[in-house]
Amino acid sequence: MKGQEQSIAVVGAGSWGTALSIVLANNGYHVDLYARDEEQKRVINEKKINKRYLSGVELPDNIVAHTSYKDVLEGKKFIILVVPSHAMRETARNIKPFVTENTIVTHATKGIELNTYKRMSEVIHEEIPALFPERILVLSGPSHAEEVSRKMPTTVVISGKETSIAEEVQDIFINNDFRVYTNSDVVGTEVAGSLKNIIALGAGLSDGLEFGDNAKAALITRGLTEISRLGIEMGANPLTFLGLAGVGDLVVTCTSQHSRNWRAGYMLGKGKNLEMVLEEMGMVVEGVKTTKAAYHLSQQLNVKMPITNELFKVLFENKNPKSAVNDLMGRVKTHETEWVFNDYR
Ligand SMILES: NC(=O)C1=CN([C@@H]2O[C@H](COP(=O)(O)OP(=O)(O)OC[C@H]3O[C@@H](n4cnc5c(N)ncnc54)[C@H](O)[C@@H]3O)[C@@H](O)[C@H]2O)C=CC1
Ligand SMILES: O=C(CO)COP(=O)(O)O
Repeated sequence: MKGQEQSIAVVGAGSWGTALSIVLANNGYHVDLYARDEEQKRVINEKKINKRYLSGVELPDNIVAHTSYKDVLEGKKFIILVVPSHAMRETARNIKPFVTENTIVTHATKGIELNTYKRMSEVIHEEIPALFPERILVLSGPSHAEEVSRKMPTTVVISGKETSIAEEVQDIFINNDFRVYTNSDVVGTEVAGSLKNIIALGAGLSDGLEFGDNAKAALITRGLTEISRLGIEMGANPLTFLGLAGVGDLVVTCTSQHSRNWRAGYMLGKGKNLEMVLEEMGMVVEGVKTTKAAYHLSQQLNVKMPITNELFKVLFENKNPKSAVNDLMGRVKTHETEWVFNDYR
């Protein structure tokens, strides 16, 4: 056990915020967890479960839920933000009064802000300009809450501009079940973690349509190509897309039935409409909004993203998924690695 003396703030008591709280609590930290409603706070504190978001998992006693930001954040060096991307700006505003020059903010959100197309670290920095960019980090990688909370072996990456700060965050999370790497490519880590959700929606859709394993492998591989193209254009290190936040998360999200994005795609493939699917999920499906953001970004930056393009039409323009597949397969012939040689537009 380590860190007996320290308390850590986690904002967002959904499945991922709760799972990360369990990791920290198992590492010996006291965790103050921000929950949005009194009932959720009561259930977490009294019954030691988070029934709605992480059922079947017992919470350690050193996780305490609160509904007041002050109780969660005051005096904390480490703040972990785990809210859906659409709530990040509001959350950053709410935490701002408690941020000091000593604070390190790490987010674990996988999404891009809808109307601004900003990455989450950009949103946080915009709302809290006094916080230096090297004190804003991102945790990402192949890590379903359902498995992490049950101590199943998992690897993730903490990305931050300054290695010594990333290592401080690495130290609070790492243990023998949860192996944490560092890297310094915040742009690549955020882009990879967000855009894989688009491809996972596509993989679920493909499975729902019973298109088979070849189709899914194609989606994963060509999906990685278009994610990398956009990421490189946004300033990412290409190698990040071959790492945990890239290939790692893409594979797990496209192949695991834990994935909300895969499940949402699957239901779409089975003929349900988007509204019904989102209502049935009851948890955040980041890939839907990210498809919109990436579609517009790809147009703005003149980057070819054929899978994202077709998924955008299926989700928002009522295009029949089978026609989308036909259109993808029937495009003009091309070289596989054309984009690697700087001709990736
Ligand atoms: N569930 C998972 O296995 C993983 C999720 N993520 C990412 O973590 C982020 C959060 O996802 P989940 O925890 O799974 O979502 P969830 O749907 O399980 O829970 C979302 C939580 O955020 C809270 N919330 C919503 N708006 C809020 C606001 N304005 N202020 C404070 N709290 C607010 C909700 O009350 C709820 O507790 C997403 O970006 C997701 O992509 C990343 C890795 C794994
Ligand atoms: O990012 C995740 C696993 O790494 C979780 O993906 P979903 O949001 O699709 O469940």
